[in-house]
Amino acid sequence: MSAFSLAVLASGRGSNLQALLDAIAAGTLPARVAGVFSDKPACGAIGIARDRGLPHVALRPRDYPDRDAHDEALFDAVAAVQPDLIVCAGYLRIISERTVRRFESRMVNIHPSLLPRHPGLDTHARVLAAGETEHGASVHAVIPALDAGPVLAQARIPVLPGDTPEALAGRLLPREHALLVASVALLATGRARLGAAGFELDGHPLAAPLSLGADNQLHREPGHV
Ligand SMILES: Nc1nc2c(c(=O)[nH]1)N[C@@H](CN(C=O)c1ccc(C(=O)N[C@@H](CCC(=O)O)C(=O)O)cc1)CN2
Ligand SMILES: NCC(=O)N[C@@H]1O[C@H](COP(=O)([O-])[O-])[C@@H](O)[C@H]1O
Repeated sequence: MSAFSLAVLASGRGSNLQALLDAIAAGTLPARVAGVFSDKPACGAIGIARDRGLPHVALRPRDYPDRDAHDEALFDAVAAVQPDLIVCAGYLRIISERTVRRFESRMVNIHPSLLPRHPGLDTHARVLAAGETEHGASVHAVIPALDAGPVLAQARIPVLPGDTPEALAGRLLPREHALLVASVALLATGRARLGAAGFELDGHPLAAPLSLGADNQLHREPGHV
């Protein structure tokens, strides 16, 4: 049986992609990366794919008449690798409703905030501006509404006195990597499933997001069976 296949979408340096590749190489993630896709041909994630000999497609939005046309072209390339799961790992485009519906229940995103707080961009600065004492990351299902899909798992970090957005982002990133790997592993093994009603874990509806422990494993929140 072929390994659980991932299509990874990214717009940036690709450290989350690298974390997935490292976990696959270490044998802790039973999956394979079938392709890397981007809106930015020169981004780090495409460089990683090229250097690793992975299939990759990068299409610039400015080469298309509108968002739908760009989405359709890029996600036709995604569909061609027949992924079991699409992972948005720093993909900085809002995906059209038509495309989200095309891959219903097969697309997740890692977002640098404790959703539902702070959907969108610039989350680290927004957490500081709000005077919050806790920050984190969320792995959630992609639905047409931005960063509003059901959440599978979250990782939390404290906000420290004097934190800058850059310091906060730097402390959060390794926790994002562990969160993404553990979340994708649950989906790859079939322990977690995403359906129209949200996530199920071990055959039961997930009542609350799982929490990433210091052991880099995902745990149910206390009080939630
Ligand atoms: N329909 C959806 N598309 C995407 C989702 C989602 O939940 N539903 N998650 C995002 C990832 N994301 C935050 O995690 C995010 C990506 C992009 C933007 C955004 O405002 N993009 C702008 C362009 C910004 C830029 O180019 O710098 C845009 O598309 O106009 C916000 C949040 C992936 N897509
Ligand atoms: N709204 C989406 C968003 O901001 N995603 C964030 O982009 C970064 C990508 O880093 P990477 O390219 O090193 O994986 C990650 O921090 C991810 O949470």
